Amino acid sequence: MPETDTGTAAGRHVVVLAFPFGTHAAPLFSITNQLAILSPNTLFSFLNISKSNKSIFSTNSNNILEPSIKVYDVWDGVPDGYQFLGKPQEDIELFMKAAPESFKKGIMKAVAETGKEVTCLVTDAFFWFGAEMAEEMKVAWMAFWTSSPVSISVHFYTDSIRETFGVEGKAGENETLNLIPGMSKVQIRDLPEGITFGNLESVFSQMSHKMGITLVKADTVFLNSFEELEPVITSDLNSKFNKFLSIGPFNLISPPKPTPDSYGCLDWLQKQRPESVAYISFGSVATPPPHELVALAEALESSKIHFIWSLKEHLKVNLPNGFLERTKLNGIVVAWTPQMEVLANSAIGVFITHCGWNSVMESIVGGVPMICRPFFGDQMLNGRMVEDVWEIGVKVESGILSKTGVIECLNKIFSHEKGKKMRENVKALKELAKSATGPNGSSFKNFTALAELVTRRGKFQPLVG
Ligand SMILES: O=c1ccn([C@@H]2O[C@H](COP(=O)(O)OP(=O)(O)O[C@H]3O[C@H](CO)[C@@H](O)[C@H](O)[C@H]3O)[C@@H](O)[C@H]2O)c(=O)[nH]1
Repeated sequence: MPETDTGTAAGRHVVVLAFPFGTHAAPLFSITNQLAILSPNTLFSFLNISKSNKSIFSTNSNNILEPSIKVYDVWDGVPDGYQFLGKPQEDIELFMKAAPESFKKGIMKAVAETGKEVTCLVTDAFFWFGAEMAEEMKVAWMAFWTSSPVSISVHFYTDSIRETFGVEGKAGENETLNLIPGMSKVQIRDLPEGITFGNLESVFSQMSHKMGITLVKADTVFLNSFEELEPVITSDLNSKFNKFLSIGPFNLISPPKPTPDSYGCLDWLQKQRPESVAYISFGSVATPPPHELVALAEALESSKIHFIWSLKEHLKVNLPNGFLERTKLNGIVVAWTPQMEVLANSAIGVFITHCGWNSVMESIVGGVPMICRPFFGDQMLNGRMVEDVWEIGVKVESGILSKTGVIECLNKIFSHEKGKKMRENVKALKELAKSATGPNGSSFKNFTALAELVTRRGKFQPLVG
């Protein structure tokens, strides 16, 4: 076994463990990259399953790999010859069962290959076992939460919520979570499934519950948000966790290289009027059922709004007959867009979204109001904040996409006084986000602190003016 050293600057070795599903691993990789840029004398090992690593580093991606980062593939937990039974979240369940052991093996390999003992452990917050691992290795545990402050707060308070409201429909679904600081507008119905309703034994429910209990042991919990967005929740979590650092919006704190625009979305947007186009995307996991795709298509066609729709190729068969041909002068339907650049383009007037956290942050950075159709997990919570707390968007009626419902929302955004107010509100948040990530802004300072905590070196330079 190669010799290892721990004390010297050159001996620093930060191990990063990624959760390979949804949009978790890619943002953690961007942060790792940014930390590596700031600390040239520290080695980073990024551990993730092969499939997710491949997608992060695909030829199409804009990810650059700093020379001080080594990427390792760990086992995905799927035994050889395993026949999938088609259970929901089966791949996640298999992965999580194997994760503590596969990551341990991965860490041993990284230590052996680099000759450097681990000096800090950074993990997706879902990995509650990070606390034990870090304790064994006698290093700090830094936990990265990929979603919003409101959702981590809900996981932190799960036991209190269950005690107060009971489980399985004991509380009315429109009762509000007054007991939690900053959540007076949040209702029971907005909670992710597996807290008071749904399958409390599911892999996600168990994982999130354990995480909520264990995160107090983390040296630092950090996330993609900025303090000014949710000051009450932030201040509450500051008092609960050892350190709670909002370091976002990521796309301002660590601006990525432009994503390849394979379908010419940005050129198309150049020809559109300011704030006139609807951008539609439901992220990387959620898929609206076929009848909702039809309803949305009918609403777009009938309202004559110009649009860019990010829709996976195999889902196009669900669109109404002749829709693509009839609307080709008004819109484009493409399999993938450079979303951050699209939302930052002045032609975009509204974002029809599932309220995944990255999308919400990118919409705020673009100063674009939202029409929300949340599906699962944190998305209802995020949608509630968008509509009722920040007042920068509107949820579709009854929570599903209907032709009249979407048209009504479009009218609200584009023609009503309320829509004008939402646009002003989101632009004000955009300015707050810019200040937070600018010199001496809260996120700027927090990222500097994170870089110092993880690597104990490096000065963070402002990236936005
Ligand atoms: O055509 C597209 C579509 C999406 N994106 C990007 O994909 C990401 C999507 O992320 P997000 O909005 O967070 O949605 P999901 O991929 O669905 O994210 C999962 O992970 C999030 C973070 O934990 C949760 O908030 C969501 O509920 C969960 O579904 C964003 O960065 C987008 O910019 C593109 O670049 N082009």
